[in-house]
Amino acid sequence: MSLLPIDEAQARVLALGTFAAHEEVDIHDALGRWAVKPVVAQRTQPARDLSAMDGYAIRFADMPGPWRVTGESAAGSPFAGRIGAGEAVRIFTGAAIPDGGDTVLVQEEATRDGDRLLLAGEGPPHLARNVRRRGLDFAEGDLLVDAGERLTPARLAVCATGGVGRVAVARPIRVAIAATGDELVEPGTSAGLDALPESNRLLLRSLLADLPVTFMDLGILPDRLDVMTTAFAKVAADVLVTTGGASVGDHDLVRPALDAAGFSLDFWRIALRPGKPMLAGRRGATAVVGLPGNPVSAFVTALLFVRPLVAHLSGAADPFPRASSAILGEPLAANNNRTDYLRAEMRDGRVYASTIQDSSMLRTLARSTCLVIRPPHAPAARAGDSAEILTIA
Ligand SMILES: Nc1nc2c(c(=O)[nH]1)N[C@H]1C(S)=C(S)[C@@H](COP(=O)(O)OP(=O)(O)OC[C@H]3O[C@@H](n4cnc5c(N)ncnc54)[C@H](O)[C@@H]3O)O[C@H]1N2
Ligand code: MOO
Repeated sequence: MSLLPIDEAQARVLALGTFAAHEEVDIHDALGRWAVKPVVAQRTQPARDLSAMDGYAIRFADMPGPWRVTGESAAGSPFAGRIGAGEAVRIFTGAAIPDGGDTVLVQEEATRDGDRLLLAGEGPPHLARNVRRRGLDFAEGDLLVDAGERLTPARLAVCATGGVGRVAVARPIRVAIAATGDELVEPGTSAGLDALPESNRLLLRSLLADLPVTFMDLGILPDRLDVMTTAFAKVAADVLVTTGGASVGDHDLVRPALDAAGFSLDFWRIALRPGKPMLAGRRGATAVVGLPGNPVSAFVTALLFVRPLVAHLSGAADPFPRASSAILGEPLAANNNRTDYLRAEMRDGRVYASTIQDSSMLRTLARSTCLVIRPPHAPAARAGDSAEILTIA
């Protein structure tokens, strides 16, 4: 059986989606969304030379004083006059440097008696000390956030400072989620020996919670072709995510149900552990990603495929999770043909994979802080070797 390599499967999943229409939103509602157009500064920051400290605006040429204090400049209330020879103006952080002034003497290095000001320390060592020059941060017309970049807290703050009140983003991505399996019951309800509390919908919603999505919950679908087909046929969403029923058993009906509901399959089964039986396809503008039922497999495939797809449709230029490198704390065996994502913990700067890597084990996943990525056919690794990891907690 030939299995699709991960990077190829990821590219194909992104290609199955249809981009969402754009909308303009207030910057207060834009956290976590992606800019779909470059955001350009509408003003220069600072708009004029400002003081970086509380103290006295002076002319550097007049060092080491003394000075005569002729007025005050506060943030938002500039001094109207000019600083002449031997003159100083009381100034506060963020206030405009008055005309004629060029340097700020901090108040800790000055003593004042009425309008008489004396140096009481070393004073500013050079011209323009403690002055923030006009345009130090950015100038009108500068790029603040590029198209495809995420609107993080700091980027929203720079938009605000740049005089930008609204940004163009993709409208929220509509994600429909269905769990499948006769054994599944809603969490928190009493379960007999043959019932299993359903956890994948909560897992998925939580994994997508920081993305711009609206959810449609299709609930728990029984392993019945007619019920699944009816449910899938009705879906009006950008992305349909199913979990379970993706493998080869007699009760694994997601593929035939999607087919009967009008979806065409793009691929099924990939070179990934856990997550091999994943499938993907589309119907019109709706992409479908069918995740395996095992919770850890659902977690890994959601991280590698569903989150990136949603981010991509939201306008992300770089939608994939970013790997970093870590030092192995113990040896690892050689890998076979599937990329492996091992549940692991970071301790004292070294990474340790759990001894049992069973894709049903949620407690192991819940204790893990990262996944160690083992590429196909990776040779055995020793303690001290470096490995790629994905941080998950
Ligand atoms: N003969 C073969 N059997 C299996 C193969 C194979 O290649 N040949 N692949 C195995 C792999 S790998 C995986 S992964 C699983 C995934 O199969 P399914 O996607 O069909 O998942 P289910 O059979 O429906 O469920 C698997 C497991 O997970 C539990 N589950 C399912 N949904 C949920 C949920 N929403 N919340 C919590 N737990 C869930 C379910 O009860 C099962 O225990 O197939 C292997 N078999
Ligand atoms: O690949 Mo399955 O996804 O082992 O668990």
